[in-house]
Amino acid sequence: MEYSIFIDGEAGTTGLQIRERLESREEIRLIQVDPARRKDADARREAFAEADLAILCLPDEAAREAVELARGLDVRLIDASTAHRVDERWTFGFPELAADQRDRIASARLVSNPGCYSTGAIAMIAPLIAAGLVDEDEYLAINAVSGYSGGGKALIAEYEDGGAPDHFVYGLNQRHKHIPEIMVHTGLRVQPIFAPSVGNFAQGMAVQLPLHLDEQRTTAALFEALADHYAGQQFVEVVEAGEIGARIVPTDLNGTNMMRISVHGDDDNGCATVVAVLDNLGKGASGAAVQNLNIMLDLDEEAGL
Ligand SMILES: NC(=O)C1=CN([C@@H]2O[C@H](COP(=O)(O)OP(=O)(O)OC[C@H]3O[C@@H](n4cnc5c(N)ncnc54)[C@H](OP(=O)(O)O)[C@@H]3O)[C@@H](O)[C@H]2O)C=CC1
Ligand SMILES: CC(=O)N[C@@H](CCC(=O)OP(=O)(O)O)C(=O)O
Repeated sequence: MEYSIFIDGEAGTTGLQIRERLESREEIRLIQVDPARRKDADARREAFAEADLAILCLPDEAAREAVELARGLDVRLIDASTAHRVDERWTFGFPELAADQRDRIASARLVSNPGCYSTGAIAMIAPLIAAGLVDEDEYLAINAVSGYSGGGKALIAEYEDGGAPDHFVYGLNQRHKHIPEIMVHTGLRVQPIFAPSVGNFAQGMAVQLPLHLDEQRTTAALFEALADHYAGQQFVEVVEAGEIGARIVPTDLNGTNMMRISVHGDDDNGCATVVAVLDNLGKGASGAAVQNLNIMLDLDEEAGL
């Protein structure tokens, strides 16, 4: 069986990396739109009509327009943008989130790919709430550093031109676009303080969740809850702090679809940090989209990853 796939926005950062992961696969035929017509509505609607599945790698507004173009056509969609991540008509494309999530993705017509920071944040917080170790009303903070490709072609150009700083902190108005999806898909009722930043490296990210400890919430209890939740998963691993050492390196998983979670801290002084490391363009975007495509088309989930 061969599937026809259209990547809308394939000239962009996320789209190019999806293309690289799909182009040599024999069960997949990529639909080509003349590059000169890649923003032309008629050309894109023709591509949607021809496709079994399309992946939207576009800014939010263009992703909403793409959904309109595909309306009434027999095509399944994966949206890599923020546009539909808290829309109940769309299935959240994080297969490891809950026991039934993979099955829900497999049968869905519309799948929204999680954001890169949110993949790390949700991956840590949701299982800890389910285990009763974090409360839905708890005041949390999430700190993160991303490679500059997270900002797409515009931020990549700033860094490649040599004018961008080695590190900057942003999102200080607490209105970052990933906050709603983090709250909806973890069940948090109090908005977490989110402190993202960008470093002078192209890809990779570390997302940190600092937590105070008590008699029930120990470093061992946090580790066990996360290790239990992700037991048997191919793309999320929970690793003992001792195996990682004193430094967490955001670029460690670049080029892979893996996410690594670890718990660090000291029970005696009551302070810990849970950390997730992933490639913002791997498990944080393009890798996750290919994983979702594999699940939706009932192909080997690891194919191309
Ligand atoms: N970069 C990342 O780490 C991640 C990105 N995402 C999301 O993926 C989506 C794409 O981001 P990213 O790849 O970084 O962005 P880029 O800016 O690198 O790429 C976006 C692409 O979309 C094209 N485009 C814009 N408007 C239209 C339109 N109307 N019709 C067709 N094509 C259009 C752009 O064209 P042109 O080449 O002319 O600019 C560009 O090629 C965004 O929603 C982003 O938030 C999600 C997770 C991680
Ligand atoms: C470094 C950087 O600018 N990152 C982007 C998020 C990247 C991303 O993944 O955005 P979506 O997943 O929501 O599309 C930002 O902070 O807006």
